[in-house]
Amino acid sequence: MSFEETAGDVAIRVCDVSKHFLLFDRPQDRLKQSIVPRLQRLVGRPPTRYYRDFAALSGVSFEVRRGETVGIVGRNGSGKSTLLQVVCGTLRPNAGSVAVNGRIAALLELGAGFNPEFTGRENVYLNAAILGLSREETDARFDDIARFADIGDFIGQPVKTYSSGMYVRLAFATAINVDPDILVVDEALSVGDEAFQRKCFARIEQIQERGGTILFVTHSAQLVVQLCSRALLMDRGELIMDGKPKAVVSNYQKLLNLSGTEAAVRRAAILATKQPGNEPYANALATGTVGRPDSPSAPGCGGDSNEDFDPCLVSKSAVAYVQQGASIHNLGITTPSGRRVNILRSGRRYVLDYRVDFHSDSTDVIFGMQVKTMSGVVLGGANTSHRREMQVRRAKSGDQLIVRFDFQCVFLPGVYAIDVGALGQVDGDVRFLHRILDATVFRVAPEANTLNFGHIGIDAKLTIRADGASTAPSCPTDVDESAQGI
Ligand SMILES: Nc1ncnc2c1ncn2[C@@H]1O[C@H](COP(=O)(O)OP(=O)(O)OP(=O)(O)O)[C@@H](O)[C@H]1O
Repeated sequence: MSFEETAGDVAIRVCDVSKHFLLFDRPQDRLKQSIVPRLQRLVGRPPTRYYRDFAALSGVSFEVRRGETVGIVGRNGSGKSTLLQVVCGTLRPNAGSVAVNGRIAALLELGAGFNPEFTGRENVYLNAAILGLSREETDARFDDIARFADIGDFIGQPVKTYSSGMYVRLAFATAINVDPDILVVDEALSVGDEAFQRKCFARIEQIQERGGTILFVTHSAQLVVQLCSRALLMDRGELIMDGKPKAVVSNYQKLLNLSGTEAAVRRAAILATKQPGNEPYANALATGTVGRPDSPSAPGCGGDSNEDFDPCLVSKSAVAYVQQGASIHNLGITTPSGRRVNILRSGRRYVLDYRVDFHSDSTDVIFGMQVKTMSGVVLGGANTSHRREMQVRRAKSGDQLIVRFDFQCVFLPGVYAIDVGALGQVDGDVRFLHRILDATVFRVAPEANTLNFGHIGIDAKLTIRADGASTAPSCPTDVDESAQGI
């Protein structure tokens, strides 16, 4: 019996799949490899190898059930795209098997599936035919596809003249308008502009609602938590974790911040959770109680994505200005009860504090902090320049002061940097006594069921009511964001 007949509710079955690539150090080695070993065999000599064997995937197994949305995360080069290509049949595995139950539409790397010489229109027909649609079926959907892609007259131009954004628009429009049973997407969404991305998410939700299966690769932790029912963590060609999006994303983010040995230790700890009989360890890893520096079995870095301290999440771009009268030390973020954290929850209050050691007599000292995105956009901050009563009139050389900013984490999931500084007068000159850019970083943990997007939470509360005589809407009303714990 075929896989389709026996699959039941399994949409994708990947069984012990391995994929190897031959790596040649020099172009001429590829040529040598195709000639020399054959000749050597002919004369009865052992063949020379001119390549290195590289395992992009090793023994990967998992199943995706119908209706599941599964996100694949992992560091660069961990094998995510190779895995998707094997699932879609564009790459043949060296070992293992892949079975797919249903019509699969794929958005793999840019360009895959499109002939650059053909027009957009011709490519739509070509792709739809590959996905099993007849000409008449494609005729019936073409206007929807063209409207969704929204690339105007370019639909009649060869796709080699398209920008990468236009390319993705047309590829996505085609893939999702052929009503696939399974949609496979490789980061393609990040290329379109924001309006197009929203349109795509709306369509993805439609596919989810009608029971479609989605497998996608992304580097966005938020997207995984928001869209997926399950997530897979790939590392060095192996599937090292398969579980709830939050737990998987949390381990992925920790791996990202780790260097070689620490990453290997953390990886081993994650892999250990896959061994049968290791459930307590698996639970601890998922909830973040494994891996704290003071834990005897600490794999280096720990904490869950909800509110914790990840010792590996450190600023790699700190710039300390020359000290001109003071120095800033011991900067950190704590909860109101004094617990050190760098993984924060949106909507909660925290304390940023630091110690200022004065090396010169200073007057009218102002303290400040500001929060920035990792690309340097200042989102907000606080300083005492307009609060004379909070300024330090006079500090003597040798004085030490602790500065505390009690603030609300209005930031949405992502990683942010903090600048701090102290400004004052020394010998009649106003100057930065000390200033540190990107002094520390923190991460805001991903949240499910949120209305918010962007960097700042606007504490939105949504109410939808039927307008007068019209019928009641079918969506839930009075969605109270605060009740969902932003
Ligand atoms: N055709 C190929 N020939 C040789 N090596 C390849 C080939 N395709 C992929 N690889 C290697 O296989 C490994 C996995 O690549 P893959 O693109 O699947 O990783 P990825 O997790 O999708 O990475 P990224 O997040 O950077 O897109 C990488 O080391 C890559 O260099």
